[in-house]
Amino acid sequence: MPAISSNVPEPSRTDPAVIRNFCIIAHIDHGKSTLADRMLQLTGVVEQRQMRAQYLDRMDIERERGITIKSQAVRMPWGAEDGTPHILNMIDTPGHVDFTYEVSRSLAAGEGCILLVDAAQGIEAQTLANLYLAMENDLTIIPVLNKIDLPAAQPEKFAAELAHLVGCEPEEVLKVSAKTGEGVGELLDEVVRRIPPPVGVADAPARAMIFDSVYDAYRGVVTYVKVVDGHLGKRERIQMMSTGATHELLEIGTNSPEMTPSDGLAAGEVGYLITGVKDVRQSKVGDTVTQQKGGATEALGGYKDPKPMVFSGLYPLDGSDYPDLRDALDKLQLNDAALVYEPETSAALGFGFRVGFLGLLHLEVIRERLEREFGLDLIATAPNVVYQVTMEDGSEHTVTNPSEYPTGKIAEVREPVVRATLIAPSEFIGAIMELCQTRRGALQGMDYLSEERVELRYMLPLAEIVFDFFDALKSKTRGYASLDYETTGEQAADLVKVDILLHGDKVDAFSAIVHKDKAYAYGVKMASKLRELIPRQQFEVPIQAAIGSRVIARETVRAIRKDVLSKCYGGDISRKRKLLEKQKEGKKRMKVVGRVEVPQEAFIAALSSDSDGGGEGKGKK
Ligand SMILES: Nc1nc2c(ncn2[C@@H]2O[C@H](COP(=O)(O)OP(=O)(O)OP(=O)(O)O)[C@@H](O)[C@H]2O)c(=O)[nH]1
Repeated sequence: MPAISSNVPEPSRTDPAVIRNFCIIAHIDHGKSTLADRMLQLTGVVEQRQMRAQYLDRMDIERERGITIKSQAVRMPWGAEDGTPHILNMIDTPGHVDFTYEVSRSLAAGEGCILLVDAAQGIEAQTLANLYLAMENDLTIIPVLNKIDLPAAQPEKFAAELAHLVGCEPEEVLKVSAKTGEGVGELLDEVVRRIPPPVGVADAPARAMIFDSVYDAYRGVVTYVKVVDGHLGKRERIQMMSTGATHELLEIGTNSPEMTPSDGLAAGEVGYLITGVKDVRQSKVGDTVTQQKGGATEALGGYKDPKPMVFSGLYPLDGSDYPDLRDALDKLQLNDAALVYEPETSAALGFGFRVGFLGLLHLEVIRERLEREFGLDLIATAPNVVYQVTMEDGSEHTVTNPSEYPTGKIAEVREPVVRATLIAPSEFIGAIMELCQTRRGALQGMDYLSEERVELRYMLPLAEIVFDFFDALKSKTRGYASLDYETTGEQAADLVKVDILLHGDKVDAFSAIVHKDKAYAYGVKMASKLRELIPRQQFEVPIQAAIGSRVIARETVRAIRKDVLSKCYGGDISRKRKLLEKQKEGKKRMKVVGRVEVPQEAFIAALSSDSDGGGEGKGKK
């Protein structure tokens, strides 16, 4: 039985040899928050009576106060079996597939990780992808099965699966119940035993890696760092190495679990910094912090600027909400360095913004926050990826909006590709392969995790995932498959731009860049959809889909003469006036494309129904 840790005094001068930095990799609902709570309780950081469910995950308070006060790293004292006081730093990883880079930085802040898997479910694709990231970072991995108290738990079966993945013996897989606390003390002992202490040069110029930065309405940006070399002290002037910007350290300290200011952080330690900056883009994840005077000359490796991969046009349903939408985006950007946007106008949808996201889930989260927290009603255009176009004259174009696709002689178009990991029961292999095939996927490898579960690895164009991929995967595998992906680069592809024309005028919101083989299907589908949605006009309206000047599909809305007064024979002038007023009202909501009047609802319906709208990120597991 481990020593009762709350009685263990913390060492006064932190010797890196007693520090253990780790994070927990787990799939949603596998019990990460519950385990973290149990650890806080067991190490005495949170007293039993203060203990409230899910201390780390304080979303309620966040919501109430409208600020983010998540603990990205918590320091816990732990007396190992021999009684030596140790310091355990538990680092939170964002559980969000689009933030692979952020995950990789929080992993890089530690020397080890706990791979936590539900003993009744087994490992999921997202966890597997993060496990690979941990392996790439050379972390020590402690495989742990949780929820062994559940009657449905199959610890033996899944221990074999985890052992196979991690490359250890099934007996080395720990078994815990975060709920009852069984095995959690032993797990902390194993953290001390198996995970190596941090190595750094104590007397070198300071180098600290930023693994998270969070905006707090009261305190400005709180930056979480791991000090790799040297020492950062209170009131010191620091420098961000990627930009050269300097700031004064207003406060430095650790979380246990509340923010606790200290005199400084030494090599191996994990904690937070406050400099008073108001925007997370001034404190970038992956950047290296050093002293302004006599600081380090070489940054720690691995810094990357966040790069938006998926773009979508966001428009307020009610045009007068445009300033509110701009304010809301400004606010969200304070806490989200990856969010980019610029104003855009569309003939069909009015004034809005073209917004860049890290991926589909990021898009989904932002859209939901805009609607829920800021009360905005939005219409989003179909998400598209970023294309690189090389013209025959050698000029290069980056296309984030299909309606800005260059005209002229194109030599090559390149699109982003992702490395996707799928896990499913083996009976669905055929269905998954078929789906990936139709999405231009290339199989990279396949492994049996156990007799009945298989992992498939595919290279897929990102553009093929941003449409209804998740939904298709779920329905083909009855919800059993899980998926994760990371972008890996780009490839040349046979892509064309399809325009939709109403009475000869392009409707910008419907232009799409699609693979040549799918252009015809897209054109036919959009044209027939619009034919149903567009009301008859006083003249015939052709709806065409075209690649350049070549029409590939055509539908027609037949003409009528809409006479609202036709029913009003007799001389009731007031009734006539009423009808004419009503017709005028209706016209206000009409958008005019060339000569054609289209109700805005028709555009919205065409954009958001079935597979052409956003929202495919939902249900991703
Ligand atoms: N029976 C049992 N249930 C558990 C155990 N650990 C967690 N749970 C339950 O599993 C559910 C998910 O646990 P969380 O700790 O919220 O899981 P999480 O991975 O943090 O989930 P997110 O916060 O959504 O990412 C909760 O209902 C917990 O009460 C366990 O050891 N045994």
